[in-house]
Amino acid sequence: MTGLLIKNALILPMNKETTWFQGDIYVEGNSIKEVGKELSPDTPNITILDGQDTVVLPGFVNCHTHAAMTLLRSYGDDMPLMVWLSQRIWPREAHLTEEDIYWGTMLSILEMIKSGTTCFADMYFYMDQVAQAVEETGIRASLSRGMIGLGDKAELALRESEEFVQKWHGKAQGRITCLLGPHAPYTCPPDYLKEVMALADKLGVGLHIHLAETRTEVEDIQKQYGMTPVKLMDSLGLFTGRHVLAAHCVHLTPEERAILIKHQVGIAHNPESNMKLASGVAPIPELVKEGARVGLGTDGAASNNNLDLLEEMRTCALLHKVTTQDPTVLPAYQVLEMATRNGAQVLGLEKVGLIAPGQKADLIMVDLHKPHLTPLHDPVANLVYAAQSSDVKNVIIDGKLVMKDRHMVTMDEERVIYEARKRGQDLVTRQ
Ligand SMILES: CSC[C@H]1O[C@@H](n2cnc3c(O)ncnc32)[C@H](O)[C@@H]1O
Ligand SMILES: [Zn+2]
Repeated sequence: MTGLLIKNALILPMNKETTWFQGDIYVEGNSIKEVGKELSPDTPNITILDGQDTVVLPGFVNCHTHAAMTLLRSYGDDMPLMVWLSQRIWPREAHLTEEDIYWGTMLSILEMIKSGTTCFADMYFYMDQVAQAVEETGIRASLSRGMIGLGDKAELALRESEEFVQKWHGKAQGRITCLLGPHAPYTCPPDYLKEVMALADKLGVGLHIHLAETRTEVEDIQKQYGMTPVKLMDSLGLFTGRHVLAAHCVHLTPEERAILIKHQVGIAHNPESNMKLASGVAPIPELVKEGARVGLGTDGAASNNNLDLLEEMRTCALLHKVTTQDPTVLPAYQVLEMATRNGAQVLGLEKVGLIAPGQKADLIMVDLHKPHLTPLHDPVANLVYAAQSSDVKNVIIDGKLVMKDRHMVTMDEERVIYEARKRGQDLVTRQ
């Protein structure tokens, strides 16, 4: 059994009862074994990490992204969603190869680990390559093969999704979980969604879908089906009896919020993507107050344009304060909960997101010896409002040290940047 001991760090357990305290964390195998003061386990070959001048917290959970879209970063900007997708993104995605997906995902994992993310929810294509990247790098992920229910690839998407779930659900020592990924109400008609739901139930997995992202989506679905997207999904029974991860949920009525809350739908809030595509502002303060399950996501790097959850937390807190003109809305601790324990809950991961015995050891150590983090009146406020990704010093996922003193342990950083740069350049000129 491998052992890892973090000594004398500031610990942020995220468990509501405790704020923060100075102490030690002992990790055995892939789980946290003990949290306390002056721990001295007698495990041979123990790795000791000096926690002096660092804060340890659960790793960030990115609840919605399209990892390999890193290859299309800054390829289409300053447009609304449907123009961006149909004129810039989808034509390029048609040229993606398995190798592109592998290296684009490796690049995204590199960026995520370096900014403190230990788990992500992905919806994209060629998911075997995504799963391979997850397995090799040691990160945790909830993976969905994106399904478009229109056109001649709709049935293929169902078959490939089934094969993907059978092959990868619970693999990589349990770090990979799978969901089915019907893309959105405007690309997956009701009859197709019924097939997806039946398949999800047969496989015993949940769903990951884009929902109520733009005003255009709401108007189009209303015109086509006489109902809003949330009501349409509810009328199909999509939320009933299965785990659903719904990305965006920007345009919701109070009644629709109640539907999502009643069914414990996990909501992935993507403030930066919503701001950049000018999709709107999701009613997060209302949802949180009413008891919704809300986590944070970046969306893909082509609409954000990075995968940095520290930045996303700050944006989230500031956005909702300014739109409500109320600085008490979404205080720092609540936003940090969204990025950690609530994000894990949104993905259905019960043993992730807290620092407590029995929890998976997904931990990050943030260097506090920085001018912009000094003084330390409130570590949580410093993390949400002042920290930068380069302050993340060490990253532990499933008990393994994957980044030490900012050096990647499981990845060849230079090779990933080289391969991804080459493929990104090639992708945008392919005919
Ligand atoms: C079918 S795989 C996923 C699919 O989703 C596209 N996508 C990326 N960002 C968004 C977004 O904000 N809303 C809707 N769809 C999005 C991505 O390009 C893939 O085609
Ligand atoms: Zn998305």
